[in-house]
Amino acid sequence: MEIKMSSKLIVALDFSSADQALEFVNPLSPPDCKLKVGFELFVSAGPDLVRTLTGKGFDIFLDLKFHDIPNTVASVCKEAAKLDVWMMNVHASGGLEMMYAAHAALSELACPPKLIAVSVLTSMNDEQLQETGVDRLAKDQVFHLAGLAKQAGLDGMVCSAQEAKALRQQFGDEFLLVTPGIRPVGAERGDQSRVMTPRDAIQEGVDYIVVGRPITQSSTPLEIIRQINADLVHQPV
Ligand SMILES: O=C(O)c1cc(=O)[nH]c(=O)n1[C@@H]1O[C@H](COP(=O)(O)O)[C@@H](O)[C@H]1O
Repeated sequence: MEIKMSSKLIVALDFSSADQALEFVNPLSPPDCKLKVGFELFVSAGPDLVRTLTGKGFDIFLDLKFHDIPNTVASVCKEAAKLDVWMMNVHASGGLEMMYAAHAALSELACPPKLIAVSVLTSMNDEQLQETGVDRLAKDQVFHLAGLAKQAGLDGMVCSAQEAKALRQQFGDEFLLVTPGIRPVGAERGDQSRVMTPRDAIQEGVDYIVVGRPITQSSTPLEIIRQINADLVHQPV
């Protein structure tokens, strides 16, 4: 009997309507991947679509990158948790107090979702980060923000796979590393700067990879998902 393990792949459902998203999801089953619902789909399809996807048994990463005053973020995290999502995120640059408040709000729940912090967006390179007034290399800023997220009690970070090894060494095996900016060999980089292939990312010790356009804009998305899953499990010893 084949035992299907849960995949380390999170597919970013960056579609503009529920119909498009469901057409994409229909041939999939939960062991194939987890699903990420971000701004575009949430603004167009709302909480109902999230309920539909969780009803199909998928683990949902609600990627709304909350970033506001602590009280507002704590309240919205509690509301979002009512959707029974597996994971949600806040921006670490919202600060320690904001992350404490978000964590405290979710800790009151019987079955809280995982809460992770976005660090430096994977689209940004060192120059773009410095333009915002942060006088550090991206990898150093990610490290700094990860320290704050850990201190606030969060479950992990969204970072690039390029930072994963150092974060793993410093923050341990329990600290989840979720990495967008993943590009299979030969895929278009698009607006992503700090990129890595799925296989290399897993070797660097990440827990989950996030892949959007290389799958969703492909004419053969199922094949790409299967190929990535094969890459993720067949690691050299
Ligand atoms: O929080 C995220 O998911 C996220 C953080 C980040 O630093 N970079 C990043 O690309 N993402 C998201 O990950 C997905 C990447 O999509 P692709 O670039 O199409 O693979 C998008 O939905 C982004 O919104």
